[in-house]
Amino acid sequence: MLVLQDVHKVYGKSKEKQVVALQGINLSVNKGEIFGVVGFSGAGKSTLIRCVNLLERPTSGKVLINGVDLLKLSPKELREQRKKIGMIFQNYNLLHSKTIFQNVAMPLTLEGKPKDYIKKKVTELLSFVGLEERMNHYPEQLSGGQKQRVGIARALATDPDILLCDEATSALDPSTTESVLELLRRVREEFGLTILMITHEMNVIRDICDKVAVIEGGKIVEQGPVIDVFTEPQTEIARSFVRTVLNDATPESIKELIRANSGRTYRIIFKGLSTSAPLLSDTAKKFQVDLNVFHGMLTELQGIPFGNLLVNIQGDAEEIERAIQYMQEQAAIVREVTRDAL
Ligand SMILES: Nc1ncnc2c1ncn2[C@@H]1O[C@H](COP(=O)(O)OP(=O)(O)OP(=O)(O)O)[C@@H](O)[C@H]1O
Repeated sequence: MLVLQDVHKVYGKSKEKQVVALQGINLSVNKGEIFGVVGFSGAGKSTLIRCVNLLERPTSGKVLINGVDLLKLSPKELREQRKKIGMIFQNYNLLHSKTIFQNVAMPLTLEGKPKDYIKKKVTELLSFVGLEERMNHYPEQLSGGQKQRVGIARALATDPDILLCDEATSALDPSTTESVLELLRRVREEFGLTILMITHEMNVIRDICDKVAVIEGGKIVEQGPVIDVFTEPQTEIARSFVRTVLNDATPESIKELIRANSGRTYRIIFKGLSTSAPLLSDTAKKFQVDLNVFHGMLTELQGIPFGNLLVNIQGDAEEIERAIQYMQEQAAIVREVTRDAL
């Protein structure tokens, strides 16, 4: 388990040149979880991830791995703990003068592991990432996706418990991104690794993460299970990230329609087993109300059906209230949309 407790990071010594990059970060990643941190440029993502393996030393706070505070370790103890933390980078950080085999072997060579052990381990890892046949090639002979696979194999060489991913797919095209994310899923499944990733791409969070934290100005402004943050973002910045992959903005023509209509308009959000059609038709059957879907989106998030609909409801005020209560009992979130908010 990885825990950050009240982590602060201030760059620069002199007061005038100080930059406060992290301001009291608290997060906790359970074993086997894939946890994403998303934020705009300059929000503090790289600083945060580099504080986990102390590539950057936090100014204050705790970095706990399985209960051990890394900031309290001696240099030798820290070196041992770091073997348990692998890292992959946006620009892969491969040594261009070394072959693929030598790149993956590097952490083991530095540890002084026996040659036979290194050969077996590196061959296994290259086979796991699908690059066994390229072991004698050099990084420049590989595509971006293949280089990242080498980066992943190298990160796994010391049998880490935790994998840190620093914008690992940001330099890749969408289909290569998808295949690298698929590989990371397999890493979690086969090695039981805990993964912490930073990204500015919300589609990466949607596709692979269990939980997400949104960082802004060095603070985590929102965090929770991915499905919750996608379906009910609490902050404007989280909403803007969600919108980059699930565009729920209401078109102007629909806004006009709502303004011109009588009755009341509600945003109905549902996730999980309920699907919209039975919910709406059941509600219409059970109560004396007319339901009219103005706009909406039905999709799936991590295998969970999710819908976000703008529905006009006409009828007697009391009957509308009862219909809404019924939908809420069916686990839907129902919120009235006022004309002013459009
Ligand atoms: N070594 C450094 N010295 C001084 N300031 C730094 C240093 N590294 C980062 N910063 C500053 O700290 C803040 C957070 O930067 P950081 O790189 O962690 O953000 P980020 O979210 O990763 O952004 P990006 O995606 O652009 O890398 C920024 O204001 C940045 O200028």
